[in-house]
Amino acid sequence: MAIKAERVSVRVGGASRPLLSDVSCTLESGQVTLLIGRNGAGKTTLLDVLGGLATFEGSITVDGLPLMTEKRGVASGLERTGQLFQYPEAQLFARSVRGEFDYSLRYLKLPGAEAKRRTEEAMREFGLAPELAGQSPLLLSGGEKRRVALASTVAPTPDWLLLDEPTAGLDPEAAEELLASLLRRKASGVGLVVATHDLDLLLPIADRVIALRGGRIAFDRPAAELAAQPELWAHAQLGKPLCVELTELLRESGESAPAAFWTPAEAADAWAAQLGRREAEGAAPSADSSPQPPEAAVTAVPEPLLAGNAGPSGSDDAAGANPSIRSLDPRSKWLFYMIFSIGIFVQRDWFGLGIGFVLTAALVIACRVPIRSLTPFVRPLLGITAISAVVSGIGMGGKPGEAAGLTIPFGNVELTFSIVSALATTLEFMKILCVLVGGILLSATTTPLEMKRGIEKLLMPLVLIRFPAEALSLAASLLLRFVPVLRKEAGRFGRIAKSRGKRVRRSGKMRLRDLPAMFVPLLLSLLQLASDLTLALEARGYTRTGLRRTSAVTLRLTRRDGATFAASAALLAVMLALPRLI
Ligand SMILES: Nc1ncnc2c1ncn2[C@@H]1O[C@H](COP(=O)(O)OP(=O)(O)OP(=O)(O)O)[C@@H](O)[C@H]1O
Repeated sequence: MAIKAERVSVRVGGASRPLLSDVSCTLESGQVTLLIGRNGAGKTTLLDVLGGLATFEGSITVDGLPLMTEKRGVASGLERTGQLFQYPEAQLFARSVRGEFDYSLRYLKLPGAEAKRRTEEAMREFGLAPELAGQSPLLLSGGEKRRVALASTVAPTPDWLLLDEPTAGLDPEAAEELLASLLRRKASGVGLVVATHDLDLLLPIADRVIALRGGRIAFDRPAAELAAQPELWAHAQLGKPLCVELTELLRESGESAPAAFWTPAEAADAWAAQLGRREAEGAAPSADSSPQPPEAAVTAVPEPLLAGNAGPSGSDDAAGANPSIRSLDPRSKWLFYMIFSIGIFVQRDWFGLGIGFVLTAALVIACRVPIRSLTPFVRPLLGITAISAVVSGIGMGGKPGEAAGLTIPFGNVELTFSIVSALATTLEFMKILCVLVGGILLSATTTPLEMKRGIEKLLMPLVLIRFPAEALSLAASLLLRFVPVLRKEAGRFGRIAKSRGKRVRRSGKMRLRDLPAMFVPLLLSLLQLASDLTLALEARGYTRTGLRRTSAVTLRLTRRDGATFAASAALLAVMLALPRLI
């Protein structure tokens, strides 16, 4: 039984290099395989790929079954794996700890008593007191959340466990218990793939070590071989872990080399034994002859592991957008957007809308915003448009003189469908679509702070007529901030549904029936955001009116902004003239 990855690559828009390039490896069941590498090396990405959470090129089979076809996971492949996410907050969502277990076990369709037994057993194994079962996972401590995430991952007893930083946040006792639990599972034939920086704890139990460097495999060796090849650590740009240093020092001082790595406790025993032997031989250990305490090792280990991230900066859409448009003054972008929206809404026919479409497409190209960031908004709107068009076209009894219409006998009544009405509705919705795309482009090329400052400055002259410019711009920016939160939560739940619910949907998608379960965590997350915002507003004195505040963003108009103002004026003239020209 094995997971076989062949020439796996992962590419995402906005990243300067593939997150994984041509990764091929075979992971055996009944073994502990460590994924190691510096921050940003690609460990989490590889785990996501193995867990069916990220789309990839190449092929992956889990125990001979394909993990994915095209962009969808295959349930039989997904059900063999259980994945622990890097951060427990990203994995937990239910109203209670018990609810987390119910959700993870649901796909197995177990009888209630069996599900209860597995829940209690897993909670016991990970040191979770029974009274925690009714508590909200969001209110637990960091280490407790990690334990709940671990316990609910192992409860369905998958054949493969994909664990991302499983020891992070655990106290030493809990970490030891985790090791014991991993070894028990390994003995029962479960395959364990563990991404970790905690090498001192996990190297001694590893069978295989795969080191990643910049999304590629730097080395893939049996752990026992690594002990004899210390140069490999440098090749993977990693500092030697303490257990490796200790093993080397002891070997240099004449101790017989261990087959793999000693744990720090085993190494300490070996040191004690060696010192005891020397004392018995009557030779006081001299500074020259005795092995030096591994001070260097202590400082050498964490530093390279904690060194800066060499990878791409992230997936923020604004990061990949056209820098010349990003650097424009937000006032000119707002003005252009307002004029663009007015220009679209004044169109009365398909010709004018066609021009609007061309303009919108040109803006998408010019802004270099990836199409995938538009689709989550555009697709639902197209659906709503189709439904609205159909509904608006349906009528009872024919309209005399209507050229394009369908009449469908329906019992005693005659249903009619007016294509003219349907098209008129479609036209109105298509205008909204163009304006929506324009808004997405604006927010993808402008930071929220710049947007707020831009609209505030633009509306400032209206203060003279007592227009609440500041309040309006603040409200607009707050609204804009809630959109990314909603998107993030939707993406998070899409991952949970796939990884834990084994729902074979594309990443980021969810079933309607899963929505109620998401509602409470989403609401909590929004309330948290609202509370943070209230504090920030109070701290900045927004509760008192008439104060002058310093701004985080200083705006400066350039010649290019002048050109944008001119383009906006020309656009307004053309768009207003268009309906009269036809
Ligand atoms: N959706 C994304 N868009 C763009 N870049 C991404 C995306 N997801 C991850 N990356 C980048 O891919 C690289 C690999 O990330 P990954 O999380 O796999 O690293 P890692 O080895 O797990 O790091 P760490 O040890 O810090 O957890 C990082 O540089 C990260 O910025």
